Amino acid sequence: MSSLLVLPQAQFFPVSYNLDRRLLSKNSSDIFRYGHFSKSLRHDDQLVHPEFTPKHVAIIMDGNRRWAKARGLPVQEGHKFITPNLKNICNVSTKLGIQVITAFAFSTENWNRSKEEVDFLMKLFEQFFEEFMRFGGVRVSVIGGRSKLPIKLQKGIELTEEATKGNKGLHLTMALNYGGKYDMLQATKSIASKVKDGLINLEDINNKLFEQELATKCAKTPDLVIRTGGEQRLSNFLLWELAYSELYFTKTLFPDFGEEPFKEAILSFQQRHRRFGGHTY
Ligand SMILES: CC(C)=CCC/C(C)=C/CC/C(C)=C/COP(=O)(O)OP(=O)(O)O
Repeated sequence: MSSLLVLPQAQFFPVSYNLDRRLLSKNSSDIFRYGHFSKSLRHDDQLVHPEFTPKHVAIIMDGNRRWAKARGLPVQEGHKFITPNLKNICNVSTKLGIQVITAFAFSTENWNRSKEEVDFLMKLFEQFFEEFMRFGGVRVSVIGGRSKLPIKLQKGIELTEEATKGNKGLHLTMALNYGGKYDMLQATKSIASKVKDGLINLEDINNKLFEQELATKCAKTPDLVIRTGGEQRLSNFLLWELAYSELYFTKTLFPDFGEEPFKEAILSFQQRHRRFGGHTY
């Protein structure tokens, strides 16, 4: 029979702990293995359990075009939410104790969109980096092939990375002209070339060495990946890094993805049961 205990500090964490699943452990890895929180939680700041907040959240920002079309607006109007919404997400993330956000802004395949849309996006990204150069102690960096980006944007990225590199707050990584397949191919080529030059042996190749060659270096892999806009696919995002990430798909379109839907995603994460291929309860 399942027994439920409401902890005494219920005013802060009105969470039902299921004793059968041994949720009383204070060890977060135990919680990830054994349990989740009640679905009935409201998502006020203090009710998103800080101890079990994802450290790294990746976001596929999809649905801008549909948002604009539904309102009879040019598609560009939907894209304009990138700066305010990412600022908002950074602010909420900082409050919740999330340390890294990786946002998918432009894929290696997105060059296939119309020239008009691509040009607009590149200009928008320029403005984005100008704004984030001095925003809330956030450290900003970029992954992806930047040599194909307009020179002015490349400069803006460099300046922003330089200006924010000492920031100790949240780390925001923008994936721009990024593709998971491309990244794994370039890692493979780099390793093959080192073997050929006798710098490493075939036997030295392992997960750790491969990860060093990826754009992210896998310093912290995403605990949670969110895709807005209703599609349920990864579209070539962080293919290696997401191996054990929790996936969260929401129909909310990116322009509507504010604080509340973001916290819903965090709460969903807190109800997951992560096993990393280990035993089940
Ligand atoms: C927030 C903002 C201004 C972002 C820029 C607009 C943009 C290009 C968003 C796409 C983000 C992305 C790479 C989603 C993957 O879907 P996909 O559409 O590349 O792939 P799919 O065809 O599989 O859906």
